[in-house]
Amino acid sequence: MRPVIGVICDVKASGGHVVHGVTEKYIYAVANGAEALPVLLPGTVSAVDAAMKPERLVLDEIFELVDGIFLPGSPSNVAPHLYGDAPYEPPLPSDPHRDDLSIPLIRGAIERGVPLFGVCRGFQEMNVALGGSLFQKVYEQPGHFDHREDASLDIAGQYAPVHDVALEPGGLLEGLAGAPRWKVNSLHGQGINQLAPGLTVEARAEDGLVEAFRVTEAPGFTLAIQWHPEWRFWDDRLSSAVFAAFGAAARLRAERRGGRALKAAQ
Ligand SMILES: N[C@@H](CCC(=O)NCCCC(=O)O)C(=O)O
Repeated sequence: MRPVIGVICDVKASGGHVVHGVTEKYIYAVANGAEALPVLLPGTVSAVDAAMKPERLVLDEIFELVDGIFLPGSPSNVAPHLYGDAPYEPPLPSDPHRDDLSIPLIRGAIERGVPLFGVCRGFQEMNVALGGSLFQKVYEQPGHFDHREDASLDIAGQYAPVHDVALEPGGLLEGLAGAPRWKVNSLHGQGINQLAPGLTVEARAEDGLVEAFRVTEAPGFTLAIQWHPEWRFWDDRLSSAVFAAFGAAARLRAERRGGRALKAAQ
């Protein structure tokens, strides 16, 4: 039986309503790359109707249900006040209702030894949740490249590999890749400024920007990647290996706690 992986939703306004959703490529990679059952986790329910009271999922209930947590990428940014920075004027795109759940969810997963995997925004929110900070505009930082996609290209062009990362010797990614370098795609305006305490760098871009890390003392799989391994993961050996390793960690947790929580509840 497949392990259950919770996938955190973006919270967006659409046509006068509020929508909690995840881009399909992430759901597909969890289902087929990690071979898990994806379960979408809504962010905080906002008061779109004055009669509704804000409501957030309860962490203990989530961790009874899931064997792993996946944090997908998103065009939105982690709120700067969460790492002690002031917002830009006009403000950059944000998603406070996702932040409301993702930050405690990340800390809760690590405390409980639940496998955790973050991509792009998920990578950035893991660093912030653990006490690190972000550059709000990497492309304005002296000495750094512009890591944003070329918006004039079609989607396949935007997600094509564009730069190398150096994989840390002895790290998880170097072991999975069986190589010291890998060519990756790049679609982010923000990036790590201060790396949070307790994280070990797994990969760096040629300008020195941290592109992947793991939580050093975490008992299980706890990885974050700035690029997009979910994009056509089956075409890339390292992307396939990363999702397979995440799924294997979630499966191990499911076995250790006696099978799928959904089945036990029947
Ligand atoms: N807003 C942040 C996060 C970048 C990110 O997650 N991009 C993904 C966009 C669409 C997707 O493929 O899901 C930044 O710009 O740094």
